Amino acid sequence: MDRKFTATVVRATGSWYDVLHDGETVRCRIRGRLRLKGVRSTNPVVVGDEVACEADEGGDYVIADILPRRNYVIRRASNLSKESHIIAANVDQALLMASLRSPETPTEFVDRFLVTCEAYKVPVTILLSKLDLQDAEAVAEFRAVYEGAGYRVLEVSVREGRGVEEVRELLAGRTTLVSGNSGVGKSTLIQAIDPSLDIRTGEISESHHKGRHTTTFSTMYPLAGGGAVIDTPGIKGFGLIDIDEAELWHYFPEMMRVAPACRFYNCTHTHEPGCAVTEAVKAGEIAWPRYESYLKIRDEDEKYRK
Ligand SMILES: Nc1nc2c(ncn2[C@@H]2O[C@H](COP(=O)(O)OP(=O)(O)OP(=O)(O)O)[C@@H](O)[C@H]2O)c(=O)[nH]1
Ligand SMILES: [Zn+2]
Repeated sequence: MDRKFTATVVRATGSWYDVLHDGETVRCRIRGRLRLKGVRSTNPVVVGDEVACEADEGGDYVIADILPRRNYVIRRASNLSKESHIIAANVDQALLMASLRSPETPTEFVDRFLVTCEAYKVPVTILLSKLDLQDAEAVAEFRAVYEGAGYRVLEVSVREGRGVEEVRELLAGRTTLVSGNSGVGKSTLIQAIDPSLDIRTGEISESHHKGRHTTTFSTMYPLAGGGAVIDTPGIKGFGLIDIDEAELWHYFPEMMRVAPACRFYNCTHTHEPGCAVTEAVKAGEIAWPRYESYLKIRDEDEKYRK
């Protein structure tokens, strides 16, 4: 390994980082001053980052600098925090995994994630997981809401081998962030996409009786067919950050489509006369659960603003 090289961060734990350079993985720490760069972020270096590394006097590798990010996906570190947590950087697309039950993904989680992808211009596909456990009517309803908004919705059951090939095609040759709440089946799906990977999933290990494994660090896995996936730990909430209240509706594509017809240019789409958005909701052209999410996010996030 050279003394200085650039590499891609493939695993980030906060205290050490694995970076990939020329097919070789090197464990690094980060140079202290880099922490200051991301003042408002709990994690200065994230999976997907392109970094400049060098060997220090002792022969250990350190990340000395982060190259400019093409994009990133970010959330509020915790509910009342002003700090942010960057989930991944330099991604081509996101795959939002959601399950209608076992476990249920809250609608608000889905909508907050979608808003973030819109705001940071990351193309996103929704993937309904564990189809073998779902109620067909609930699935149809979900599809109607999100396809109506303009999103692509895939259905997958790894247990039954349904939909896996479609996801494999979607991921080929691209860097994809896979996100979703804990237990929706992220690790299981990635393992099914590329069986040559060694990802530990939530199956209880019979021989070791160690209990359920949960993903604790974000990790990027290069795929055999080209491209890479970033498996992230399941997250409970998805707080928005750096999104202005007045701009929130820009990130609901179905609201963006009708809002030019609102009477007032600064319409908030809540109470104004001549609001094309509320009209579309009444007419059933915008799904009520999506509009409800808009109102809820507006209300809740107001509390957290400076
Ligand atoms: N019935 C059913 N179970 C599934 C399916 N996919 C995954 N599971 C199970 O769901 C549980 C959780 O799967 P994981 O892949 O660990 O979920 P995860 O989203 O990576 O979870 P975290 O690491 O906690 O974020 C495991 O017991 C899997 O076997 C599926 O298609 N059908
Ligand atoms: Zn309006």
